[in-house]
Amino acid sequence: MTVLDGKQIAKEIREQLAREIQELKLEGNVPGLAVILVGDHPASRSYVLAKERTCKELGMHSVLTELPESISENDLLDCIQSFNNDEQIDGILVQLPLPSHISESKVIETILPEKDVDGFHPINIGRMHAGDEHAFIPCTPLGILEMVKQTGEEISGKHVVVVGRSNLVGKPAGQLFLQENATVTFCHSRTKNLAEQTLQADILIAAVGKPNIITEAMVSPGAVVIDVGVNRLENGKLCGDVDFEAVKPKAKHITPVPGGVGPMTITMLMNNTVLASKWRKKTKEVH
Ligand SMILES: Nc1nc2c(c(=O)[nH]1)N[C@@H](CN(C=O)c1ccc(C(=O)N[C@@H](CCC(=O)O)C(=O)O)cc1)CN2
Repeated sequence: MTVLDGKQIAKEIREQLAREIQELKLEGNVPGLAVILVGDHPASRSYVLAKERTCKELGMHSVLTELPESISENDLLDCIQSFNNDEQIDGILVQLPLPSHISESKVIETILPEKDVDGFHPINIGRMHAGDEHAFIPCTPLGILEMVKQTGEEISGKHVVVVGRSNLVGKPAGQLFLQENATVTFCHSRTKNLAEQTLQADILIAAVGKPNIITEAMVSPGAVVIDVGVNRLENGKLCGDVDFEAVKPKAKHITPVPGGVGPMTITMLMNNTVLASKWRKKTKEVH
């Protein structure tokens, strides 16, 4: 059994990205990311600060815009437009969730698809489903795939069971594994007899947001178990969707919370921003 160390895997990917960024800089190309935070939700704030810090560490250009919770939808859309028109910015990210008076889909659809490094724009979702190599893939699912690939386990032909069907994680994660020729089952709140499904999994992805919903009895011996849940308990501790200590002896590979999938998310955002910068440069050269 191995516990997959997301921090270490993310660090190795960042080292590779730092080298690529140095090369891009020599060609006069500095990847730039604009991050927009609306309101002051503490977890969101810490994620955007970590994004900005990581940009700086890798030698990228970054702009953090903090807007009040009360900002109007139109003002937020204007802010996005200004980054759409900013030549120094390759990637734009609006931290989610947003206040309820702002339409998430309007915000996402205002970001230019070629700067949508979160991969949430319908054009990027469509490109991902079509297997287009120029699709931005959402960061957490991309991090999950990278972690599973790092195990060296074959994905093709395996049964992947995804528990959770969010647009951010569950749906794109299933789609990514389908493209790797896995057989994919999606489970959700209306799934009857969840354990019957999860026991079929060679690779089990838990992305529900409910502490310890995946118990030892729901995992088959030798499974790869990926826990995407980041649940804050009343005692302040973080816990995943998987009952880690009970499932660990049964799994072949398992991710912890914290320190598993979470740290991969920000690193894959950096990866997408570097890609955005390279792709935009190529498009400019053609025109
Ligand atoms: N526009 C976006 N909004 C959100 C995304 C996203 O990808 N794009 N994902 C999440 C939040 N998120 C990044 O934005 C994120 C979540 C968790 C972690 C992480 O490193 N988690 C740590 C624990 C951190 C803690 O102590 O709270 C871990 O699991 O080890 C990084 C980024 C929703 N919004």
